[in-house]
Amino acid sequence: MEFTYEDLTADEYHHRVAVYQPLTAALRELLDAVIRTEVDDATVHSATETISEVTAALRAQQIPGAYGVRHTAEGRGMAWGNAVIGLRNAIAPPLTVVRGSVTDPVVAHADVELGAAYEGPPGHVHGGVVSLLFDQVLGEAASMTGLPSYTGTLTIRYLRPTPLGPLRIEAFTPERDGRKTLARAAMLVDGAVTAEAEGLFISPRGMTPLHPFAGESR
Ligand SMILES: CCCCCCCC/C=C\CCCCCCCC(=O)SCCNC(=O)CCNC(=O)[C@H](O)C(C)(C)COP(=O)(O)OP(=O)(O)OC[C@H]1O[C@@H](n2cnc3c(N)ncnc32)[C@H](O)[C@@H]1OP(=O)(O)O
Repeated sequence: MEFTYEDLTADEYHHRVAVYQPLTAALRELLDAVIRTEVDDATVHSATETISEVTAALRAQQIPGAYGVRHTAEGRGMAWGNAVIGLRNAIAPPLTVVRGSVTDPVVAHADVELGAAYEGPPGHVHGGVVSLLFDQVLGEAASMTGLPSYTGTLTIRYLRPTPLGPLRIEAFTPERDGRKTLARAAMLVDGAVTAEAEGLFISPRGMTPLHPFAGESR
């Protein structure tokens, strides 16, 4: 599992953000519109054709596989295909994880608004999506020292259904022991906890430390 170095100037990085962020935002709108539309069949057929044309245009030049986890010389993370935070991934809500310091009581948090695309129980967030969001925030909190850490175990306690709409995740790292970090998190809606998570995150043997994380993920 190798990270990819992208030789980009800050200007080139910002240019790419400016190009791709609106594309992904437009696709997220499309996902929501497809779920909620009530237009007639002819309009749906015509939309299907238009979407196929757009897909063909974008496929004219493609990389062979997944995007990878890239970073620039300045230490900017470009996990743009990531399922939770990916700037170029419309499946990602996207979540922006705000990282503080490893000594803060809440080491990382994220505010996000989940719409119709994340539904499980009627009007509520899918349990797998709850787990997905926790996995990312806990993983980033555990990796904040600069040593990337991956999920060894993850336990979720679903206390009550989480309604679709705005929610917050707060993560803590109560114990660090060499390559192992115990991480905990809470999901909050209007200040009330709907789910709790605990996981052991492990940095694989021989992993090279990256630039210590601070600020926001992307
Ligand atoms: C310059 C800036 C650049 C920025 C670029 C961006 C970088 C972003 C980087 C970072 C962000 C991170 C974002 C997180 C993403 C979300 C999280 C995920 O989705 S992660 C995917 C799902 N998880 C996996 O796929 C793991 C698969 N498993 C493995 O790879 C290995 O099993 C691994 C690493 C977990 C352990 O492998 P070993 O070979 O290191 O393990 P051994 O040396 O045998 O054990 C070490 C200690 O850990 C315990 N251990 C091992 N596996 C365990 C497990 N599964 N559960 C509990 N304990 C375990 C062992 O008992 C041992 O403990 P004792 O030292 O004896 O006390």
